[in-house]
Amino acid sequence: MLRFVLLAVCAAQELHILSKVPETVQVHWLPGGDAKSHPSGELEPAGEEASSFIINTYAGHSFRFQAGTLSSKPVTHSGGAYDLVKLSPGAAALTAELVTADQLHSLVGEMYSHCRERDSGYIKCCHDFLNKSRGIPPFFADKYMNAFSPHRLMPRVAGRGDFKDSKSHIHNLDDDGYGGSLPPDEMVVLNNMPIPVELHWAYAADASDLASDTAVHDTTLITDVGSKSFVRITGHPGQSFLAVAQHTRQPVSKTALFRYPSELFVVMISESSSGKDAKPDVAIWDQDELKIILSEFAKKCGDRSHEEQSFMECLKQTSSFPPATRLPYKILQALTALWFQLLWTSLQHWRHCVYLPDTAPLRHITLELHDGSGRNRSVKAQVLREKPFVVGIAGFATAEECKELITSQELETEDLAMAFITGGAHSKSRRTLTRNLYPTHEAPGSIFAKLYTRFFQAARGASGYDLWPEGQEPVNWLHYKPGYEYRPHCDGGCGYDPVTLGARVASSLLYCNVAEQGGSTIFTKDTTKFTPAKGDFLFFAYKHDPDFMSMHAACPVLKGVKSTATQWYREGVSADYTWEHVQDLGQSHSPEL
Ligand SMILES: O=C(O)CCC(=O)C(=O)O
Ligand SMILES: [Fe+2]
Repeated sequence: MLRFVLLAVCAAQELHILSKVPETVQVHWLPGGDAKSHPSGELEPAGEEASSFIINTYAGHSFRFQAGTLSSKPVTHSGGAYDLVKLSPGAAALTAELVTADQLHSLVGEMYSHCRERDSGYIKCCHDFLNKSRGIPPFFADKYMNAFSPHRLMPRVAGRGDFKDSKSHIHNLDDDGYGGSLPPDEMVVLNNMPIPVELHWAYAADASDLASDTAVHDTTLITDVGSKSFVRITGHPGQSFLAVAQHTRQPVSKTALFRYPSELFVVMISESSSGKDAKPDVAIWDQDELKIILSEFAKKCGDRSHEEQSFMECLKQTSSFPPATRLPYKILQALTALWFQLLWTSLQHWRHCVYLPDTAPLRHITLELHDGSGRNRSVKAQVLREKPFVVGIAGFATAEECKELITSQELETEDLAMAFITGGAHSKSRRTLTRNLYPTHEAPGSIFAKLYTRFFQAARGASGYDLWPEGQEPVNWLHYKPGYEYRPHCDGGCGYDPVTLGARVASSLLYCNVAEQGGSTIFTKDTTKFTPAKGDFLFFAYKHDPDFMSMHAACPVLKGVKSTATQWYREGVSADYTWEHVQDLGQSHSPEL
């Protein structure tokens, strides 16, 4: 409910559809993968001109198109302001070509380079360019020219500083609402060369071809970066940048070109080890890589992690970014301490995730669970905390059952979308790939239906709450890559005693892939910690939780990947009064709000 309503009140993205199909095309929204579809509109048959249609939608939403018996593959909105789908008829299926907002953005950059020298006929040149290259009609072209115009997208300098001043604030620490800090959406360019560097925006660079440097058509100078100093740049995802070392004035093909993926991103430019005239060395870290590197350094200081000052001293001494060891010591220390705090929420969070052991069970309980072949089996569950209740069940599902779930629901990574919040920005606290799974669309004997029944059996057995499948929220599948995490949050009525009827009262997680390192689930108000094995299940209740004890987090994955299926449980919902009828937005203390 929470996330659904949240999306529903936020600004939508548009999906533009152009059809060359000479028949009526039905548009189907696929809220639950291909298993369930809602009709969302109809395109007229194309005549001489393509027919067009606009859908207001949200990042990560998928659609399929149908003309008579011909159907297309699903396409998923990328999250930018506008995505374009081009439909054409094929022999056995409709072809749906997705041109994402990122690609439209590059195209407008190329258009601008092509047309900007014209004194007259500039707009006609732009329209012709977009029409000839991608068949875009003028009314869509105007939207793209406006939204993606180089002027509007010019990256900005958000701050600067110099290596001597180790106290200079590279970033401000933003509070995440729970006393932790969130990394900013910024690129930091550190110039470790003995000479200044020019930083250019390569707005017409083809982002898919950065390796060759030849894709750069046009650049605009953003700023100079003095020797031994840095700039912070606020840019847009997908933009390309060019660093030109000034003394040699290397031709463009010899300088460093890189792409800003979004979020915290660090670029370090150093003199090449093969001599002054060679192309500078460029080291790049995105926030996931930095988070993992910093944790490796921090492990050497784990036994001091109960005491902030002593730990930070140790961390500063032990850290050595391999290509950055030529950085002045002071700035290296300052950066390490700052990035550690930004990327690890807090020292306490790192300690809980990486250094503290799992919680030993307080006692065991026995639960009766369906074994999938019509019988019940008794399973032993570990009680990890009494109040509010946390219980773990080892081997809840077999590896085969997990595999079957992933295959049958098409949960291979490439079919998932990044978790989004307002306006298509990635949610910072929830850094995962995600998709909702709808058990009501399942045949009774399917693996998902079996596991779903088992979830509720376990939840009732463990909590004694009145929890039944009818009217509940969909299952939320989460996939974590290295560095991904879900920062401290409450799923529902944290701080209530008790929650109102119909609100979430408990959650469970089935872990179908587990990280080789990291990826534990922790409860942040005490030291409760569960590091899962494949097929394990964790259930926790929060109907009575005045002290926020059910606040929890998925620790960053440090190695490997992790996938979980989350069920949020509500009491008092039914087929007639579903979770969608419950207005409980105000009950949440989630940072997502
Ligand atoms: O993946 C995890 O460990 C936690 C997931 C979670 O907190 C959620 O889905 O609400
Ligand atoms: Fe959660």
